Amino acid sequence: MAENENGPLFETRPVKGRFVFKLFVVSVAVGIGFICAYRLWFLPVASGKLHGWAWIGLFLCELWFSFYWFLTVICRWNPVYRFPYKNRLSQSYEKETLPGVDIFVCTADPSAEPPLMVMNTVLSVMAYDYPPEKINIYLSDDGASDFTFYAMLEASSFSKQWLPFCRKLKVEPRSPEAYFKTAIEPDNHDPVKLKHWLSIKKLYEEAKMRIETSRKMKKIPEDIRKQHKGFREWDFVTSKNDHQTILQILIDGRDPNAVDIEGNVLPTLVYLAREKRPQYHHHFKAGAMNALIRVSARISNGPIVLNVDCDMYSNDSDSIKDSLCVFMDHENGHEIAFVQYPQAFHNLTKNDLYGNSCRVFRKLEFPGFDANGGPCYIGTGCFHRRDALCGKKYDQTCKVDWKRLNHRRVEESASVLEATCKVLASCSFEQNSPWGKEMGLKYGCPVEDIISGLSIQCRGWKSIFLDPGRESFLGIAPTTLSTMLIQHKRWAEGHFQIFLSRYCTLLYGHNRIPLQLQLCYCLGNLWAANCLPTLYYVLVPCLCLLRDIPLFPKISSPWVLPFAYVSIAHRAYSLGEFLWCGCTFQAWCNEQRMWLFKRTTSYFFAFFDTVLKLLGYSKSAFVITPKLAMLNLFGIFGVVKKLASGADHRELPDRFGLQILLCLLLVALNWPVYKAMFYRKDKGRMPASVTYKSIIYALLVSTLTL
Ligand SMILES: O=c1ccn([C@@H]2O[C@H](COP(=O)(O)OP(=O)(O)O[C@H]3O[C@H](CO)[C@@H](O)[C@H](O)[C@H]3O)[C@@H](O)[C@H]2O)c(=O)[nH]1
Ligand SMILES: [Mn+2]
Repeated sequence: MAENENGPLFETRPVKGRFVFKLFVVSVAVGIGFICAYRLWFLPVASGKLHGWAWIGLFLCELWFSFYWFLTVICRWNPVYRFPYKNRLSQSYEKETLPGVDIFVCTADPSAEPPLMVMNTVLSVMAYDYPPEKINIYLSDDGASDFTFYAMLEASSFSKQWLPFCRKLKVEPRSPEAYFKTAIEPDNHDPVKLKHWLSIKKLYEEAKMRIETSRKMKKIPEDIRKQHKGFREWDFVTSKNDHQTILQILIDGRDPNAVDIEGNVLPTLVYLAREKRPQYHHHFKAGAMNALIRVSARISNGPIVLNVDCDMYSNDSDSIKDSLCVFMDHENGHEIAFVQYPQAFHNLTKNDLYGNSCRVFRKLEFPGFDANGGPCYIGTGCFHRRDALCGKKYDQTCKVDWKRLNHRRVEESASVLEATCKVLASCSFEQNSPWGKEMGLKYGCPVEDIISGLSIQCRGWKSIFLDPGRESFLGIAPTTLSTMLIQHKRWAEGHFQIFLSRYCTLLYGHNRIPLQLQLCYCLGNLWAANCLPTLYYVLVPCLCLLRDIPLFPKISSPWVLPFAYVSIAHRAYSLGEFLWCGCTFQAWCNEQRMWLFKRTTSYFFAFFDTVLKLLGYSKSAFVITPKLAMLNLFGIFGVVKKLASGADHRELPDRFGLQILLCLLLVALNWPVYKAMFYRKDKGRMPASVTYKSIIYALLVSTLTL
């Protein structure tokens, strides 16, 4: 088949209903204008210093919120969705021209990331609907665990059955665990099929059993250790932070004997635990990725690189083809450095208690980034062009001849490759080299993905966000409040660090990426900075309520209207957006609560840790306590007390209406916290010591201000 020019390989369509959105934006902007006018006009110059300062502080917060809201508007202005056409890909390119794809899976800790889960992720990416001789999988094991190595060995033998099974039955998803959890047995009209199905299921269960028992016994049985020479490497491993490079090619796709039960070629599978020594910094995931980039370049050198976290299995066997539609598009493909898929999770509770679903990111913010110049790289579910990842600048010569790219063939045997590649993953290899700076992923930032993606874009490349209906990758979201808050602390800290560094998008991105994209990046980079105005808004109006200082217009004054309109419209819009993205009302309420928790804890600690580090002080500890929640409750008690004492009965609700409402709202948001403190008896109960401490703290603050 000759190259056929029947249209682009992917299409771009704007999100509908943007006119209404723009109208809404204008109305809120007018409301904000009125609020500013009120703040300036009624500045309480005569009624005491404290009142004046509280007022100015509140005004500054409102200015900040308006600016941040403006950023969210920029991000939502013109979102676009992309639609790849897989069938046109096969019409435009012969099978031989399709590029090789190197798939990097990262794991770091066999107890937090069980080997069985890693095996499932690896099997799901081995089973992509793509010529298997063009797929190469590299597992990076920063935990240097022989259990993980053993799980890879099981994966390599089970794949011989699993891949033909997936092809024949068009299995979806292709992670065996996820598939067998939900799949229904085929009915017995077709006994051959049923028998096949049951036998595969049994094989999987057996492999799972072996892996799990070896974990339980904390030892890999001797007869299994004899099966592969690779296990002998662990004789030299002292700890996960002090060992030589372990590199084992478990399946060599070029080997004529490496075939599945139907005689088809198998994808190459490589296990790598890069060298670790206490005297060298290993740079976490970025270090692992850079070692993988170098090793894979020697072994298979696929022009396309897919990166997934080990907890994120492929849920759609067509993703490689979908993303190639972007890279190989005749018009625009050559300028695309990476194709990012959304993060989605398979372990969310119905109403998403901890606000992890990321659906608004997925449906609006990423498409908004995309329209403004390209999504950021979020570390998983991302297809890269190898050259761009390695530091190449974009220019017109980047138009590749895919046919020529596939010409190169490695001649050395697997054992020679194993021996010669080890040095590429050694600690000293990167010394005095551009790796971690101009080449590969950048070091030194807790969100290595964001900063690396940004610098790729600043080298002139574009990126694309793909979300073709079905979730392409499914991972595991944090399952407790504290892990969620800690994860967000790390993210907020990394982002804020970028903002305060020379990579601040507004400076570094200037003249390199569009202004809208710089502002989109600020949305995340300034997460941490939100904590101060939020804390102020949560605390000061409640405290002022206890001290009889009014900070908002009277309920009977017309000035209350802009305040009411902006706050109600803003929240109503957020609810509408949430429902439009397919979430429930309850999930929105949970998200609001998490939003407050994140801003007053994770972002707060992230903010101070970043600033302290910048000033050269060491780390502070991360503690989360529900003190603030108590303060809001006290504010309300104060009001009730005043009402009860009967002094200025009628005037109080009018003068302090908005402040009381704000406090009530915060109390409502914090409801589950009070429940955990005073009411719950199960294991979700707050420890008594925490409860007492926060009561004392809140009492102290409120009496000090009285
Ligand atoms: O020394 C390390 C530490 C971590 N990892 C791997 O990195 C991935 C992400 O780590 P995790 O602890 O799960 O962090 P998350 O906060 O869940 O990760 C999100 O945020 C990270 C930082 O932005 C991104 O790198 C991830 O892709 C993204 O899923 C996992 O596969 C780990 O196995 C390593 O390979 N080596
Ligand atoms: Mn993770």
